[in-house]
Amino acid sequence: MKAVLALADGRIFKGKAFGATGETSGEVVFNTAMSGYQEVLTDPSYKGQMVTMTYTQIGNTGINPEDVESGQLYLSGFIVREYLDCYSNYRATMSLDAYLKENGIVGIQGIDTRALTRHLRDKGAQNGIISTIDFDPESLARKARAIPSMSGLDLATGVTCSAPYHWTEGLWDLKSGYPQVDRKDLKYKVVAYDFGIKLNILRCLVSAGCDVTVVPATFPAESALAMNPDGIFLSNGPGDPEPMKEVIENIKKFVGKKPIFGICLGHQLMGLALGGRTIKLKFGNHGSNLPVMDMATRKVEITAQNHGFSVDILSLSNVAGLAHENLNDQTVEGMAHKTLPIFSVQHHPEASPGPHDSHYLFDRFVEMMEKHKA
Ligand SMILES: NC(=O)CC[C@H](N)C(=O)O
Repeated sequence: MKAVLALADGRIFKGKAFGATGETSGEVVFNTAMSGYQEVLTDPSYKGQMVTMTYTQIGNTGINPEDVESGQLYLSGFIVREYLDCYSNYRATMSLDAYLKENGIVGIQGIDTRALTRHLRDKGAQNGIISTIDFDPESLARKARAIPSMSGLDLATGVTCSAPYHWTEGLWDLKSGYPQVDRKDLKYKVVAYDFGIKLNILRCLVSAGCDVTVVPATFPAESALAMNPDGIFLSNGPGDPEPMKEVIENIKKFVGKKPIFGICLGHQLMGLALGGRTIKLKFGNHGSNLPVMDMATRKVEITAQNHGFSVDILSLSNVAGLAHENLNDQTVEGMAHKTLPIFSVQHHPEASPGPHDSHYLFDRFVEMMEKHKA
């Protein structure tokens, strides 16, 4: 079946349908990871976006019930060069095509994803539409232009959990799978704000020794402080951090009271709560192969990333310093408060998918809580 991808600037890519059929729209971004499409599909931070994989063959490891980063698929469309229906993996239980169909996600395959990626790099990320029912270029471009811009959209409060809960699952092990950890064995009480939290972040926190209580995005700081936690964690999530005023005001109430660690959207919200500003990048960074320098040790780590916004570190010059930098585009990859136990990163130390180079950051959070306790 025919499918078409139309960008808001009028560029058209003709391909074949895969996954669900119909029409879908969102901001078109590209992801440079060579593997891990299932984690990408289930990452809540992709809400409102259509993801192009730059790796050319997608589908060959199928889908399994374990490699999910949330309970559902949040992205609005999936774009690949070549979809492979014949999958092979000992854990696989279904094909990618069947998975997308089952979850109502419209995909397109057989398009020149390199040309699309170069176009997005030159012109910037932009809205687009995938259709298997309308093939009229003008009508499609008109519809794509009518989609609201990602800037100004608060999407995180729409994907958060509805009530607090405890998380006790640790990191995956090749022999035994995901372990359940007894809360008695977890030393550090952490309140984790869920703005669309990836499950592997929760597993990393548990494996680092944290007794995690996950709370909704707008859970009052007063109630969180009443739990007497050792630290506060701010999660990743979709959309623009800037309109999340209530959340930002809430975060301010933890500053100076508790150690705080933020990842991605959590890092951006931390920057705003400290009085800084965030900016929208031209096309952002999405992938599992992005070099970052830890400014304190000058060590380079290869990281997983998925963001379209960034913290303007100059807007925080009196409060926080640059702690990590992206070596490709020099974006702010991490910051550390000058006097308080607060740090955050733009990249994803939990990987999933991606290398584990930045995993040490969870231990850094634990060390911070230990010191603060003492
Ligand atoms: N992965 C994330 O948390 C993404 C943060 C934010 N939505 C961005 O695009 O920059």
